[in-house]
Amino acid sequence: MTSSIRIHDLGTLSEAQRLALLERTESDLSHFLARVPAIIEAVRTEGDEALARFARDYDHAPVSADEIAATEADFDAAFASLDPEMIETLRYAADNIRRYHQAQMPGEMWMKEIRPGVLVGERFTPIDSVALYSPRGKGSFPSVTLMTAIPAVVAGVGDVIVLTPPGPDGKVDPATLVAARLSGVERVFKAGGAQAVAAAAYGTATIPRCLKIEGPGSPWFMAAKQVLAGRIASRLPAGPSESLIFVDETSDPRIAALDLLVESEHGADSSVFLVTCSRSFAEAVCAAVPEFRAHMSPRRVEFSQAVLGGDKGGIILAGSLKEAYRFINDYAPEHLQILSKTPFAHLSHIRNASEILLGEETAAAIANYMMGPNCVLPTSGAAKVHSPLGVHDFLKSASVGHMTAKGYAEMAPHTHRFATYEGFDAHANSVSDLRRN
Ligand SMILES: NC(=O)c1ccc[n+]([C@@H]2O[C@H](COP(=O)([O-])OP(=O)(O)OC[C@H]3O[C@@H](n4cnc5c(N)ncnc54)[C@H](O)[C@@H]3O)[C@@H](O)[C@H]2O)c1
Ligand SMILES: N[C@H](CO)Cc1c[nH]c[nH+]1
Ligand SMILES: [Zn+2]
Repeated sequence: MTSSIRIHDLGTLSEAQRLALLERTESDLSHFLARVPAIIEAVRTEGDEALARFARDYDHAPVSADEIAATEADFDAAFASLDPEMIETLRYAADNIRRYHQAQMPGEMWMKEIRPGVLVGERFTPIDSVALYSPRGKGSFPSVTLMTAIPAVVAGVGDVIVLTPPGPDGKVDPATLVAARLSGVERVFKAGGAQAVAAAAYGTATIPRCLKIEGPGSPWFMAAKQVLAGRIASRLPAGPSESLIFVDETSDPRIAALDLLVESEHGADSSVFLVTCSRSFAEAVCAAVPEFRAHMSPRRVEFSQAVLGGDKGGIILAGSLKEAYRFINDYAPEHLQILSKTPFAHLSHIRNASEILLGEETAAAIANYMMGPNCVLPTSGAAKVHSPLGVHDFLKSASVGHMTAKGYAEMAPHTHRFATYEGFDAHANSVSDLRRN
């Protein structure tokens, strides 16, 4: 296995080649969209039996239809088996994530008097039921359980469930069970990918039907959310992890190399680029990578090499800062690191990124696990229009209004005129003299 990292020199690329660098693996879900309807139909008609069969087929997990729910004994065993220091770390991370999301919570209601006697505002209430997905294909993600469950609980959702694929022992990952409990979630079920979305959308004998599903996942999970969009709500397109690492002349190439490797080890479907204006910096990063890869498992090196040596990763050589900012904004990354000693100088140039980490101490891995802000983030350029997962995903607002007689007296004649213009007689009558006579 070579450790070559591709350098893409923007100055030598055609516009079509530059645009190709903006593509992600999830841009084309057609393979998965063609296959998930059969999985969905099986779950709809066979329920838990289908979930057990798919667990055996896709997760290689010995699970029967009456074992879909994690039991109280599973939770006890998870707390007993997990290293107490790891439980402490989960508690510490949960505490930071909770503090962030509590700060993010809007007040229950706001009202403002926008005209004399006209009070308008918004009132927030939680969604009744949500399903949260924690992936487990290329590793387990108790961190995702914290990132999804804590904002749902802080928002006050009544019924929160976690869905996650079972492991080869037929069990839920112990740290995921502990993370669920520490977040305030009581119910965890064994279901992965498309079948998890179908179970939450239709309900099974074991899994309750939910109004919404959130969480990151493989293309199977993403495709099923698309197919079932009319049946179960979901806002966030959170697919394979991706990042851009932006550096300037004040950056340290060894730190850049370390952080470049971070999201590249998630899977061959990830996308990761370093963006620099300096060829010598690019070469210094390439030179540092083998030393750090020596501390990674062969499987993670293989993923990282597939990403950084392929056409969805490597180093972007920009001709100027302006060209670098343009690439970043066109790419709209999930994670953006500004590894500069003066990171705030660059911030105003960034419009599109789901998460912006400022400075060399703001390590990507710390943000992934425990800095506080949510790490379930829009991918594949969705940062151009979407925001990170947060308490707002688990709340809905109703607009509220209240008028006094003074407010009514001012607005009724205008409304009467408007309704008459549109030809709505009853609307017009309702604010005419008929109202009081
Ligand atoms: N954007 C974010 O916030 C964020 C956070 C964490 C992870 N991620 C990403 O989430 C993704 C998680 O994917 P993953 O694969 O690790 O876990 P996953 O749980 O999403 O995928 C595994 C599931 O895929 C399904 N599957 C696998 N092969 C199948 C087949 N042949 N037919 C039908 N279904 C099949 C199975 O149901 C299996 O349980 C990764 O790409 C990771 O980078 C993103
Ligand atoms: N990078 C992921 C979000 O894209 C979060 C994560 C969890 N564990 C490791 N990484
Ligand atoms: Zn990560």
